Amino acid sequence: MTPPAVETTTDADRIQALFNRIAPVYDRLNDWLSFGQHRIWKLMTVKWSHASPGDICLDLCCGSGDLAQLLGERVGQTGQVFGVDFSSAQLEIARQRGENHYPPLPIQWIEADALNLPFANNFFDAATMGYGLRNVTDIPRSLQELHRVLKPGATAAILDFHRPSNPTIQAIQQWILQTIVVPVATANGLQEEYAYILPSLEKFPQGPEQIRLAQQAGFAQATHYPISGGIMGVLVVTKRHS
Ligand SMILES: C/C(=C\Cc1cc(O)c2ccccc2c1O)CCC[C@H](C)CCC[C@H](C)CCCC(C)C
Ligand SMILES: C[S@@+](CC[C@H](N)C(=O)[O-])C[C@H]1O[C@@H](n2cnc3c(N)ncnc32)[C@H](O)[C@@H]1O
Repeated sequence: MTPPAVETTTDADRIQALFNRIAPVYDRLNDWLSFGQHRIWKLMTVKWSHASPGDICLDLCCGSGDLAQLLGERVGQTGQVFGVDFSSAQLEIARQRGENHYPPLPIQWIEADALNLPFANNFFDAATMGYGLRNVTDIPRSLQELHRVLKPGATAAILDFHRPSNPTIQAIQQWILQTIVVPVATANGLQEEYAYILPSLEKFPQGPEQIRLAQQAGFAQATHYPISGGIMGVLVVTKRHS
């Protein structure tokens, strides 16, 4: 007799389902919870990626597409941006965002896994990744994939939460996550989804460790910049010139 099929839910399936569930409120909550600051952090990320007019750029784990849109504005009509995410619900919001833009921005939305990118080696002039690295199930693999698809000499800027070295700021960050973020999310029916941020941050490699992982993935240069008192950070990595 054939045994019944066993359904296995992986960590990646759970992450994908989480981001599908929060898609309808994701942008609004980011604006509220960060008092609009996330827009500034994303502008800094685009600037540090060195994306320029005419470039072909990647926004990895693009979610609802705001960073990809900033990249699109930067590269202009002669450039091209690929926004990649594995959450179909987030990509649907990203597509709708694009429809409101005139002239249309040169962005293609691609549903794909950051751990197995559907691009040739040495394809991109620059890349960004906002709040993606902490959420992938295999950080070394995602850095290797990013390294593979960048052209020699190209830079990527990776924005994410960070644990501040100052204990007072760290306590304030934890307080904000537990006392503001989770209750606001609970009011939107998404308690468990936002409660996940703090433990994911506690497990996330900090600046020096991120630099080491980037070097192991093959990047010639890697620098981590703590921002906003160290509650966020941007890892800037550059592939060796050929
Ligand atoms: C940009 C924000 C969240 C992005 C985000 C990332 C994730 O990985 C998630 C995972 C699961 C669910 C949701 C998300 C998600 O939304 C918002 C960040 C807000 C900060 C928590 C709070 C920012 C506080 C301030 C700007 C105040 C700074 C004071 C400091 C002591 C200097
Ligand atoms: C916190 S959101 C960030 C969205 C957006 N980049 C931003 O800055 O607001 C993280 C995104 O990473 C995506 N993600 C996580 N793991 C992924 C993977 N292995 N492949 C593709 N996307 C992934 C999720 O679907 C989600 O949209």
